[in-house]
Amino acid sequence: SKRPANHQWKLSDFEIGTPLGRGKFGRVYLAREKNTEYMVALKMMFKSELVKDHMEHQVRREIEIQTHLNHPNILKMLTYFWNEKTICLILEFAQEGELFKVLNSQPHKRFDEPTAAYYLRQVADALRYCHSQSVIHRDIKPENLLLFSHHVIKLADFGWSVHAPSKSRNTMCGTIDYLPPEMVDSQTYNEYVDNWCLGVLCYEFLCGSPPFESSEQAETFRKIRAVMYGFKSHMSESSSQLISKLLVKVPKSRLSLTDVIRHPWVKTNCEIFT
Ligand SMILES: COc1ccc(C(=O)Nc2ccccc2)cc1NC(=O)CCSCc1cnc2[nH]ccc2c1
Repeated sequence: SKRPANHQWKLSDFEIGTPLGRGKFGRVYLAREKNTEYMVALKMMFKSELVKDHMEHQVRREIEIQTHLNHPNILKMLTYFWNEKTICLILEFAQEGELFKVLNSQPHKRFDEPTAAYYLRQVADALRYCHSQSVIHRDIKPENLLLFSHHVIKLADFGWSVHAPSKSRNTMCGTIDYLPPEMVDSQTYNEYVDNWCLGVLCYEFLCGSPPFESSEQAETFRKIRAVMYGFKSHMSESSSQLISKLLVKVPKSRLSLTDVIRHPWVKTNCEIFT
């Protein structure tokens, strides 16, 4: 291509297309790089917004993390640049879109077991990689997963931007359904929160709603603290057994990510899938 390797990217290198989503700090657009016609997601954030919320250090830290994460199931930040008013992140574009929309468009708003297992294994892989890079709390939930072709899932991690009210659960601080007991109680968390969230995610993939969902927030917290949930009749014994090994109150007693990937339900269903 005509560009030198050390080319300084700028907004005019891209043709801006349709909006893909909105965050608290900015908007995401479909964009096309003019030379290669490569499609990307361009996330434009306003410095004024970031400074007002003292987020500038956060952006630096986040960009530092994102540029060092390299895994097939983690959305890549391809580059970033800024000018006096805005910071732009150039991110991979997921042509199949946000997973929570795909989930909600399924016949019973749930995935069949092979699909659920194939998606779960990819998320477990991404989390295992994050933990190996001592990055935790990747905030996994269907809203933060993007779907590519061939059923490839990537952890999109919508950064610190808070979603504008959207069809997905628009509780004011994002969904509480994925919070583990230790975060409901004492706000401390370690990498085992991700194992809990994986159990909630697997349940939601198979049932169409999260295990502790209730009409009242207080009721949801009560159920989470008591690990009180039930399996649906259509769920296989093997999938229920995996979920029951992840939704465990004591963080260190939760099934490890490696054992999730090795679990018979995951292995059997992924064989069918691949
Ligand atoms: C690696 O990813 C990211 C890295 C950083 C940030 C971020 O905002 N960081 C931040 C912001 C402010 C303060 C501090 C830190 C966000 C993302 N990722 C997304 O935002 C995903 C949706 S944009 C992509 C995308 C692609 N493909 C699609 N297909 C359909 C929709 C769609 C949407």
